[in-house]
Amino acid sequence: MIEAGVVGGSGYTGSELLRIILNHPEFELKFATSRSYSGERIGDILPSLERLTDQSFVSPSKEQLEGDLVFTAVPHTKAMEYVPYLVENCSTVVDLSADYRIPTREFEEVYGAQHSDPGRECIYGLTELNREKIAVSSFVANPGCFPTGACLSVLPLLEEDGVNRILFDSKTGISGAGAKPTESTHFPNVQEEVSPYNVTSHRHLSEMKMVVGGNNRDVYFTPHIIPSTRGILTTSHLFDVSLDEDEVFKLFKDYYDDDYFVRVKKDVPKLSSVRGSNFVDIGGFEIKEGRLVVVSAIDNLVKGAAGQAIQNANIMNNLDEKLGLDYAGLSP
Ligand SMILES: NC(=O)C1=CN([C@@H]2O[C@H](COP(=O)(O)OP(=O)(O)OC[C@H]3O[C@@H](n4cnc5c(N)ncnc54)[C@H](OP(=O)(O)O)[C@@H]3O)[C@@H](O)[C@H]2O)C=CC1
Ligand SMILES: CC(=O)N[C@@H](CCC(=O)OP(=O)(O)O)C(=O)O
Repeated sequence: MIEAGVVGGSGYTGSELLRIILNHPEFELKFATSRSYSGERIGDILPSLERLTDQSFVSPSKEQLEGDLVFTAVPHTKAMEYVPYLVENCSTVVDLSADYRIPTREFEEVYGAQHSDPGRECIYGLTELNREKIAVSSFVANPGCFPTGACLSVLPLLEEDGVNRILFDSKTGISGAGAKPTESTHFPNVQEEVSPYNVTSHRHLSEMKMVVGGNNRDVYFTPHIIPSTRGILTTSHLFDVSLDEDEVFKLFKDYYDDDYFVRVKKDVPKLSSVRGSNFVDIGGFEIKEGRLVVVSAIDNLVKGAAGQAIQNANIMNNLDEKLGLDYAGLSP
């Protein structure tokens, strides 16, 4: 068995990691940290995990951080406090924060913070894009939730003529904001609303540009919060596309032929089909007057975070990438 630890185990992505690890046939939970709940039983703090483990949260002090495989699921700018030690002392590390996803200088600009571990070598963990590199890496930076759904909805098109402008319009559930409530996630402020935010300058835009913005392609992104707990639905608009709808559909089918977790269908995807699962559903594929519309749906906490992190960890450990993840979403 591979001993797996989670730094930041009491948060939304951390508890999702625990849910998956505790059902994983090859991983065994070694530790989960929480500063607030150190010493308290995991099942008391996260009642959904009662019976699955008798372990308690530990503090994130170095002597506790032992394991073959460690996930960091702490806020951005905090993972860099743990990663150098973990990479030195554990065989494989997957960071769910933004700290290592984009080049250091860009990170400092976008996140407005100085990086204490600049230039560390790592692989960007968009599994379907970088599977071979992930397989030989010991440190992976798991992608952001929005970039995961958005980039997967256009990857097959990047070599095609005319794909010079891409607009991602995303609707996200509130768990994307983490477990701590804020003014913008307070129930009366989100219920029966659709609220755009950071409409031209969300920090995930730089990550999207890094993945799909080659060849001076223009990339635009506007996120909206919707009154839903999980899920991100992204409507991607591509302009000046010269293919027809059947050609686009075939391109996607062929591109993702070997990618178990990507389901390509002509229907427009639904959040309820992916909720709680590691699948990304991609569909739509309508073209009018040169504008192609592709829609993707993911669960932000699974394919957008913990699920993809486990998928990457499986690959890094030479395991079938489906292990611990091969189940349907909670539909309806
Ligand atoms: N929510 C989402 O949909 C997604 C989130 N992410 C990223 O994953 C990371 C975690 O997000 P999320 O789970 O939503 O966040 P939460 O706020 O829900 O959880 C944060 C966790 O980190 C711990 N923590 C906070 N500060 C520190 C610190 N300085 N040192 C050690 N532990 C700390 C918290 O516990 P305690 O304070 O008790 O120690 C808690 O367990 C973030 O970087 C986020 O950007 C990525 C993709 C999607
Ligand atoms: C609803 C909400 O607030 N969503 C978050 C999602 C980002 C996130 O989780 O951050 P990383 O994926 O970069 O770690 C946001 O827009 O900032």
